[in-house]
Amino acid sequence: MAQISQDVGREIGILVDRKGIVRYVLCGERDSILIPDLSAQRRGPGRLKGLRCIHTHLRIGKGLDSEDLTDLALLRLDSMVAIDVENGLPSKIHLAHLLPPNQEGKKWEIHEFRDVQSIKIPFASFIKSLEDEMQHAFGGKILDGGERAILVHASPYPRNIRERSMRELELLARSAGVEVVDMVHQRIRKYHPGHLIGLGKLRQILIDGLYLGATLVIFDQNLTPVQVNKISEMVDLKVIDRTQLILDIFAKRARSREGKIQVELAQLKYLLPRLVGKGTAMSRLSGGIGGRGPGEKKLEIDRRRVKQRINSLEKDLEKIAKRRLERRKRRLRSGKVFKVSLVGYTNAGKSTLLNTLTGANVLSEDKVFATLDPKSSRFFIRGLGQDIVISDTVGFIRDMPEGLKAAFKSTLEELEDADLILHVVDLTSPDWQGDKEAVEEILREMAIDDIPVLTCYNKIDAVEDEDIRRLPKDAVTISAKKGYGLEELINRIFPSTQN
Ligand SMILES: Nc1nc2c(ncn2[C@@H]2O[C@H](COP(=O)(O)OP(=O)(O)OP(=O)(O)O)[C@@H](O)[C@H]2O)c(=O)[nH]1
Ligand SMILES: [Mg+2]
Repeated sequence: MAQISQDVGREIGILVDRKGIVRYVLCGERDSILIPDLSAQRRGPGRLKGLRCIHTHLRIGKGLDSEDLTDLALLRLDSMVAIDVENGLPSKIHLAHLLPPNQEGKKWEIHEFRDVQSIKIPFASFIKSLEDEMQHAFGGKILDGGERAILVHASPYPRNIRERSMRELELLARSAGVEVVDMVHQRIRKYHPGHLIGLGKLRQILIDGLYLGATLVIFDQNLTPVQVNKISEMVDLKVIDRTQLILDIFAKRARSREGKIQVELAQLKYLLPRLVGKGTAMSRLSGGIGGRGPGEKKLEIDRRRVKQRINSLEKDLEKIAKRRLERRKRRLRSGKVFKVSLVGYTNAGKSTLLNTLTGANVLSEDKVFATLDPKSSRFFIRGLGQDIVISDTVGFIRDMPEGLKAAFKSTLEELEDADLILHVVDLTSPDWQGDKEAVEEILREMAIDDIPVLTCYNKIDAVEDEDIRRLPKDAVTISAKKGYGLEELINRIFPSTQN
């Protein structure tokens, strides 16, 4: 390699697997070398790539440069080795490998050797024990197969807005069953067309995340197909954006046939513009977290087949919509259990309210709440001679991407059967009016305006009295957590059952 390098005046490199087989041969420039896209071979947290990069340096004395070390860390290579070339012969050797998490926060270790003969590392067993240590450091978290994510927000907005958005993304991530290992928000003036934020900063964020055992990076900003591809090539992490995360949550929650179709439709539409180029790009894009997307196998289909599938799903939806309309027309409300559906912005306290209400103690004896089916969050209220079923729903969020709205609404299909919609507003949210409007907007779009809505203002235990006084006089104010105002709430629900 030293000889060839000298002859062609370029850096030459090889990627070698653990069996010692050369998997790639690379030819670089005079002063740099480019590692090909290895994103198809991802090996998970605590695991290294199974490939070491050995390459020549014509400009000697520089040792391993920052590009070399960045590649080592971002691609999780087994090691990065540079051979100084002097007069066509190998001289000094530099070897770097990653480190398991440690107290000093040191990410890699560099060794130098006088010549090839003095390298005495039994490589296979060395890498094996390094990997074992890394897996041990992340404990059982790795073995349970869960995803660990770094969240990244980059925008020109002021700090408070960035932080709010970040918190919302964190809630979304948790709701998708993802553990958040790091969150970074960055103020930028302009979005970079290739990788959203500056390369230096991005690399730093990703290296830090990998060090913490991340398996996934989630961007709060929606990425273009180009950005997803570029960033995926750069780092040994799954790369997804906010839209994909939301799609994932919907995929998990959709129960009805319509809901499932809507979600698949939204996923395919999201995917279509991203199905360009080589095969590896497709598997990389395979619907988000933990394979709840359209699935690896289906992704091997081409654009034409995706379009066909979209068409057929859309036809199915039309049929379902027609049938549902008829069903609703025929629906008889009398004699049935009175149904209340909780809606509200995400984190408003819907589930807490449900739990508190079923805690029985808050109400007098004749209004006992009993769990009907805890799995589906349905509860049963016996009181005033009337049975009530209350159900929880998926939280609303702002800036719902257009393509997702239909999917989102279909996860709320049970609202259509509700006799009363109970809208929970979180008064501690910095922009609760905005949250409230976002929810009302979606409700309007759902064309269920014949169902009465009762709004209740939650978390009064955590806001100033002044804020409460500013609400309309007849507003229902509660604290789902402390149990304040629930009697009044129930009284306001019950009159609507007396018809
Ligand atoms: N201080 C205070 N906190 C509350 C109250 N009600 C709920 N919370 C808190 O608000 C957070 C969100 O509550 P959840 O009940 O999970 O909210 P949710 O509307 O079901 O949220 P999603 O299901 O994510 O849409 C939790 O940390 C609750 O403890 C309240 O009355 N007062
Ligand atoms: Mg909830």
